[in-house]
Amino acid sequence: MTGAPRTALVRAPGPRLAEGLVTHLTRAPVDLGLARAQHDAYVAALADAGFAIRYVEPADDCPDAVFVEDTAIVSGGRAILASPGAPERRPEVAGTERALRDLGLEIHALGEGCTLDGGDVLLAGDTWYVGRSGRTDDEALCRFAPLMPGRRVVGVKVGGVLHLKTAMTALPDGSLIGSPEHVDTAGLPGLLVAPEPAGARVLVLGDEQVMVAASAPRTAARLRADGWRVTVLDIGQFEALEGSVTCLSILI
Ligand SMILES: CN(C)C(=N)NCCC[C@H](N)C(=O)O
Repeated sequence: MTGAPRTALVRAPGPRLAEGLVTHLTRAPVDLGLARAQHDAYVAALADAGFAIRYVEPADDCPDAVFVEDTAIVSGGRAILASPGAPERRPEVAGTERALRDLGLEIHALGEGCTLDGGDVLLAGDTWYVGRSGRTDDEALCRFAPLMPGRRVVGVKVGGVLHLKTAMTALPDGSLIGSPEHVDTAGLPGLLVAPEPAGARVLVLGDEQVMVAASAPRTAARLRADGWRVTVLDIGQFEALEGSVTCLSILI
């Protein structure tokens, strides 16, 4: 990446993390100490990749607050606050809003009567892909488009997983990688099929660098063979709660 250092918003795992929502997985125990260590390593990897780290204030009553990606969508100096599809996650948004205001971003809200999670919103090249999932509805998709003008917005039906970005993400060149069994590929320009489910979840760290979870070793190998610099990180405690490498930050 060139130019001014980018900022990564993160939120430390709270004391109730193990109570986080699980929708499509069988609940497994979460070790809070290990989760904290994995989160520290994640933050260190972002710092190594050149991001200035900024912690969003804690929201300790909200078990899922560490998945800060779901609370806002940021691009080009403006931020859209999410309207979380899970009611218990709605109080998480206020702290993110304060952090975004402190950074001087222009803040927009979707308004009442619709739901949208940040995990359903993917920017790839000049297109916004918005997941039509259990958490994000079509009304939000309609309201999103005028708030982020200048780019195409494409709705993508998501099935059997939590969010669009559980099933599909983008590489630094804007090409898509994912699991075709969980997204309607009809409106997509193409999709590199990830060799394993966790390989659908890639975080872009720079023009040539990505992060993938340690649970996706074949994807890491494939991406390296394709010429990308790949950072691999164990985030198993967050994966147990249907989290992934994208969910733990908002990259600005
Ligand atoms: C791309 N993904 C998956 C996310 N952005 N968020 C994961 C949130 C997980 C949380 N337990 C929940 O159910 O809300």
